[in-house]
Amino acid sequence: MQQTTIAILGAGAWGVALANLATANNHDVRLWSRRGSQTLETVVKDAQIVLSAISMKGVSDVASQIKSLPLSPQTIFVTATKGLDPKTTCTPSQIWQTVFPHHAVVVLSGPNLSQEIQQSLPAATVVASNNRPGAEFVQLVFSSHCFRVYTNPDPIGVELGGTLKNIIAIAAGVCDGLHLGTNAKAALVTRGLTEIIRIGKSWGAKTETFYGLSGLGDLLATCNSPLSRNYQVGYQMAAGKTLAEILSHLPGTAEGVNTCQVLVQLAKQQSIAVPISEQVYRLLQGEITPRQALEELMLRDIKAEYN
Ligand SMILES: NC(=O)C1=CN([C@@H]2O[C@H](COP(=O)(O)OP(=O)(O)OC[C@H]3O[C@@H](n4cnc5c(N)ncnc54)[C@H](O)[C@@H]3O)[C@@H](O)[C@H]2O)C=CC1
Ligand SMILES: O=C(CO)COP(=O)(O)O
Repeated sequence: MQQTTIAILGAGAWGVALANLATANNHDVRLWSRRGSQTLETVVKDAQIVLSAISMKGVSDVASQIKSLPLSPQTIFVTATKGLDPKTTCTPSQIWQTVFPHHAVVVLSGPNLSQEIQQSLPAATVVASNNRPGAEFVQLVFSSHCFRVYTNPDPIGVELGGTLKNIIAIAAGVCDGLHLGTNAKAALVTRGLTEIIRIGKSWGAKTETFYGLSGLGDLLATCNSPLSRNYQVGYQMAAGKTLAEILSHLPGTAEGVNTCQVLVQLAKQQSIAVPISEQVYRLLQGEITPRQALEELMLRDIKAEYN
């Protein structure tokens, strides 16, 4: 394909890994970081793709800064952030689409631990959009012999799969940290998927999306890898460390911590049952110990597997 000009916003672990993938495909890549020397204006000027790999806490602010800059109407926005905005409870793609209603917005999400991608190990991801040509263009830009990109027409499902699994990854870290065994882990991750689907369906996502790369796939990756920062949060809490201690040494962002707060509040307002997320929330708040969280989950009323 022809060389594409891509502005990548956020020079953290994921932004750099995505920039390297695009550079390896011979695209013209400009990386922006809030601490870098280049202005946002210079970086997004004439960009065909603006890809955001900024932590959730910075998305809204950076999107509004770009709003006042000159952009081609054809510019495609790609969001690779996995989180929920604490102020508005919106997903990153909802923020980008609200600020840029006439542009294509594509969600990029999948089982993509950045350290493995940096080593050129094989991986697959999903690009999802209501704008099919936009998603297909992004698919071409990033596909390579080590990065297989699938399209999907359910952006909210793909985005929620990547976002909500971070909460389950914290729980999985606790499970491994407490040495609860393989049966417990399988039960936790499977019931975690049921919880994600329950929320996703009620927020307009398709069930089948969560059985794909951005739901089950990302659960398998992050619930089983010490490379996952969210998993590390849970694992280290099980070892008795406080959340503050863990976060002060964590390399990069564990979005599940903020996502869990936003989700539990929303689920309460909307009467959606989120038993695992609720225990993760109480644990992160310091209200209960990892063992108490486990007991709460095991002692819930017995019920049918599916309602
Ligand atoms: N690292 C990974 O393996 C993957 C990460 N993600 C997601 O990508 C996002 C970024 O993750 P990482 O790169 O790992 O985190 P990171 O902590 O390494 O980097 C975060 C980036 O966001 C920027 N940022 C933070 N607050 C900002 C603000 N207020 N204004 C402007 N920029 C701000 C930081 O300067 C940094 O460049 C997260 O939502 C994460 O869930 C998704 C897939 C894989
Ligand atoms: O989303 C990820 C892999 O798909 C990265 O997981 P962590 O943010 O937990 O490191």
